[in-house]
Amino acid sequence: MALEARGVTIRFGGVVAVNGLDLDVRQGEIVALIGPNGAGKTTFINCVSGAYVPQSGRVTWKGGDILGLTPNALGQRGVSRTFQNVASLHDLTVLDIVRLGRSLGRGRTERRSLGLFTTRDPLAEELTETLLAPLGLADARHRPIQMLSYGHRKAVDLARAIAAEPELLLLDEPVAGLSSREAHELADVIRGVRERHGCTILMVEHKMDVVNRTCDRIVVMAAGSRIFDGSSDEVQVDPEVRRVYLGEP
Ligand SMILES: Nc1ncnc2c1ncn2[C@@H]1O[C@H](COP(=O)(O)OP(=O)(O)OP(=O)(O)O)[C@@H](O)[C@H]1O
Repeated sequence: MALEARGVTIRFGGVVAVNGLDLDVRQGEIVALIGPNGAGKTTFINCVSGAYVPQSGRVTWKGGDILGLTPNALGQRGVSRTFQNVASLHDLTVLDIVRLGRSLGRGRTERRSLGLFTTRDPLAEELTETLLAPLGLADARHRPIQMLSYGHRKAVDLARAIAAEPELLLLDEPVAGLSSREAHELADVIRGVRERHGCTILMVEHKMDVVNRTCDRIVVMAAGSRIFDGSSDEVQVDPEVRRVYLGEP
């Protein structure tokens, strides 16, 4: 198993945000993590990406423990993430942000020796193009990020994460704030990233049409625990999922 979480538990005071969660993602798979608000999805992503250290449990990536690693150390292991709420990062431009992502990636030493941070970086420019062109932002590369809408800032955040050339990509609501058409475009971009770079992807997302379009498998969380693990066809008829989502008895 590429990503393996076992018994992950994290509490905030009296709230058990994640409760003994087991979750596996195979190499090259795209898995959606869905569930009602407050289910613990973002908290789990925060554990995998080092922002939180759970009270108990274990998370391994390709057999190595990754809990509590810094973003830098995770970047060196090929792990990259996006955020639910993206900061405006002052007056940095779109291309600056994508380059920032490159600077955390695995090939950074080699690129630094080529002087690619200070001058042209063809991959950063190509990514800006391939990710942002479908959203009508092809000409936005020199625009300050704070001038973009929330949804478009999230697309730039995705470009930043992909620019690190990750092997494991953790996405937290990547299409929130985008129109339906843009969300579908971005879903196709995410699948394209897997096809081109062979990444493994774990994605928190609420929009089921995007989940169905993008993901190979769905894991459902409720109240910190996993209540379902299976295909998009199965999830729609699962009684426990229907009870949690639709309030069915
Ligand atoms: N830093 C924190 N301090 C205190 N409580 C927290 C913290 N982070 C998360 N929680 C609590 O943990 C629980 C799970 O929150 P989390 O954000 O992980 O849910 P979620 O499934 O991602 O929800 P959403 O879909 O709304 O983003 C919630 O009760 C939340 O209030």
